[in-house]
Parts: sequence; C-alpha cells; structure tokens
Amino acid sequence: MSAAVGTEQVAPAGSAAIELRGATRHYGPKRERVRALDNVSVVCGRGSWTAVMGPSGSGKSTLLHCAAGLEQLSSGQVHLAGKDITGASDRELTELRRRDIGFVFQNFNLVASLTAEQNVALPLKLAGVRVPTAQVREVLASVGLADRGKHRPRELSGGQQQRVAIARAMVMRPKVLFADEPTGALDSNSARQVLRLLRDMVDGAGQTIVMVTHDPAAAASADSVLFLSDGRIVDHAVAPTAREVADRLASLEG
Ligand SMILES: Nc1ncnc2c1ncn2[C@@H]1O[C@H](COP(=O)(O)OP(=O)(O)OP(=O)(O)O)[C@@H](O)[C@H]1O
Repeated sequence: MSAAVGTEQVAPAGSAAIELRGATRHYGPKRERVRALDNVSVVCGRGSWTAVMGPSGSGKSTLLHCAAGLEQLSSGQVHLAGKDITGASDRELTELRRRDIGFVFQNFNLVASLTAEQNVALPLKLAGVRVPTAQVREVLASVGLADRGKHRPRELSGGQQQRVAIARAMVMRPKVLFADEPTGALDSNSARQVLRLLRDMVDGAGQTIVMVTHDPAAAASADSVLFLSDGRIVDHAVAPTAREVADRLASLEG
C-alpha cells in the first residue's frame, strides 16, 4: 500500500497508519511568519513505505516531526497508529512513542557508553519491560551483527552503527518507523544493507515507514515518494526509479 495524497484518496477509517489533514505549521511571530508546512493532507496506509523529498527548507523534517508527534501543528489534524494525536499531551505522546513508534536518525543516536546489546535493549528498559537477552541477540543477528553485541558504537563502522539503531527500533516492533536521512552518512554498500532491512520491516512485519531522504536511490526503495516544495506537497510518485526521482527533484530545485 502506498501513500495517498489529497483527501479524496483517504483510506477507510482505521486502515491508515498516518493521516495528516490540512496540516499547517508555522514558526515565528506574525510579521516574519515562516509556513514550514502549508495545508498538507496525506494518508500512509499500514504496511507502506513513503519517502519524503524536496529542496532544502521545503518542510521535510517539519512534516516528519509533526507526523511523529514531536512537534504540534499550528492547525489541522494528525492521526498516528490509530490515534488522533492532535493536541495530545506530552505524556500521551511519550506513551505512544514508547509503545508504537520507532525512530532512526542520520547520526545513529546510539549511547556511546553502552554496548550494541545494551543500546538495543534500551527502549525496552525505558518502557519498564524485562529484557530477554536472547531476544536482543536475535534482533542483532537479524541485522547481521550477531558477533558485535559487546562492541561499543566507536568500535563499529557507520553502517554497523546504523544497523544497531535499526535493531533498537525493531526490538519494540513499532507500528510506525520514522527515519530521518537513515542512509545520509553511509557508503553505498552500507546504505543498500540498511534499505534492505527497512524493506524487510515493511514486507515481513507489515510495519509502516516514513523516511526523509536527499538520496534518489534511497527514495526509489520506498513504495512511493512525496515531493515537497515551500511546505506543500507538489508531486507524488508511485514506485519510481532513482532516475525518475532525481529528475523530479531537479525540476523542483531548478
Ligand atoms: N524552529 C524553527 N524556527 C523557525 N523556523 C523554522 C524552525 N524549524 C524549521 N524552520 C523553517 O521551516 C522551513 C522548513 O524547515 P525544515 O527543516 O522542515 O526543512 P527541510 O526540508 O527538512 O530542510 P533540509 O533538507 O535542509 O533539512 C525552513 O524555512 C526553516 O527555516
């Protein structure tokens, strides 16, 4: 299933993992107001992978943060993982994020003093769940790092660190994974490995991914690509090739 843009394509109630309606987010005082998101409506079905692209400053991070409940909208509505989170309290959002949402960032965000195993176990610990070591090892093995569990982040390559970060997100079995430039700091081989893991999460476990990227090859791994410009969705491609993505992006940046 892919992202649908525009309210006419809204999925049946309850079938969407993420739904933004008329999402608007502005920053700054009225006279110097920046509209980072401008009346965006988008639906991401469960088990879909959506890439978000656009020129620098077009609102990609703002879209991701608002969809994930990390930032509040100025107006409009957000549904996430079956819940209306518009105006939800910090406590409700924290609870939802702990239970149903995962994050992967460009700079990995691992805790430097913890081993790979301890990093993977961290979200379970924070959620007050007893952490079976076998489960942690199994997840690390599934990202190809069975022999690296006792290593600290500085002893791992960038690609390995990102795979630990993905294992950390996977261990909670999140309904929705938000990925902000997950391959941005990786060489092309490591990037391909990471993209394969994300594909497995979608196809194997039916999880939903929204991924901001500047890389047309990464975007072409997703089911569909949203293109933003000046805070609006200006284009939408279903299963495009990397070349098609690059061409559309160039036309926006030109
Ligand atoms: N906290 C903030 N205060 C004021 N303006 C902001 C803030 N965050 C973002 N903006 C503005 O909102 C617009 C969209 O920013 P955003 O970071 O979402 O863009 P982006 O597409 O992710 O950019 P990039 O590709 O460069 O990371 C930009 O004009 C930016 O300057």
